[in-house]
Amino acid sequence: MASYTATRKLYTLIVPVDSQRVLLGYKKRGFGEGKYNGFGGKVEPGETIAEGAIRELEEEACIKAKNLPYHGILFLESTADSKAPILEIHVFTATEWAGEPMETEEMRPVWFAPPSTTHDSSDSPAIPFQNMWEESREWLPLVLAFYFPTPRRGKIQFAHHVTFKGGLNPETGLEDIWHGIDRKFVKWLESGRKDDEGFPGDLEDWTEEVREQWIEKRMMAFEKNKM
Ligand SMILES: CNc1ncnc2c1ncn2[C@@H]1O[C@H](COP(=O)(O)OP(=O)(O)OP(=O)(O)O)[C@@H](O)[C@H]1O
Repeated sequence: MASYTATRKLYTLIVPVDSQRVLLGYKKRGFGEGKYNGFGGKVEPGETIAEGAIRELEEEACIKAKNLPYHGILFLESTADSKAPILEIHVFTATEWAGEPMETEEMRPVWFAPPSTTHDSSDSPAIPFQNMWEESREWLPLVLAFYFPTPRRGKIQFAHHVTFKGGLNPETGLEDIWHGIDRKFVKWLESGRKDDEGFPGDLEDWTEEVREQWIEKRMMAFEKNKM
């Protein structure tokens, strides 16, 4: 079996929520500068994905997550640059933490009203999807629908495999390889149980081996579609 050799970057992303609001960060520098997003970054050698997620949230927003519901994976490719890495981003929410969100050198935390809120019933502004990564429009509302208007039991998880062809970045007016959705595969699981395509419902089931196999399967599915 051909194995997929492009560089892969392992990232985390946490979206903190309280009973009425969603915390996003305005990225002040580096990758994604000028956009709102959850908090996260690269997983460092020697740490687990969950450890990386907690560390990045603390570094970027000064809060320490006390829980970390797992929601799944964003698996992002861009055909606009053959040398672009593949982004493997593991997504969490947090509903409990220690400390108060504070601005850091990298991020400015801002509270937003979830999409289900009517304008008049919230003091917070609506989530600025136009200033976020393009594919956030797809997965973030569905994750938030699990909490708002009323929290549901159980788990909601997804696998989201998107290929970008490059497109105009609305913040800069320049071409960006991570814009312009070309193809997408979206899978939702409400139970958090492993499914027949091998998508594991829980973070601890994403062993190195399972990740390799699942990703290889995804890559092959997209390759097949091309023909
Ligand atoms: C293309 N579509 C995307 N959609 C949603 N989220 C995206 C994303 N692309 C990157 N992300 C997130 O953006 C952060 C980058 O983090 P980034 O600052 O580069 O990492 P880290 O803090 O380790 O970097 P340095 O240490 O400064 O190199 C990290 O949370 C990662 O999950």
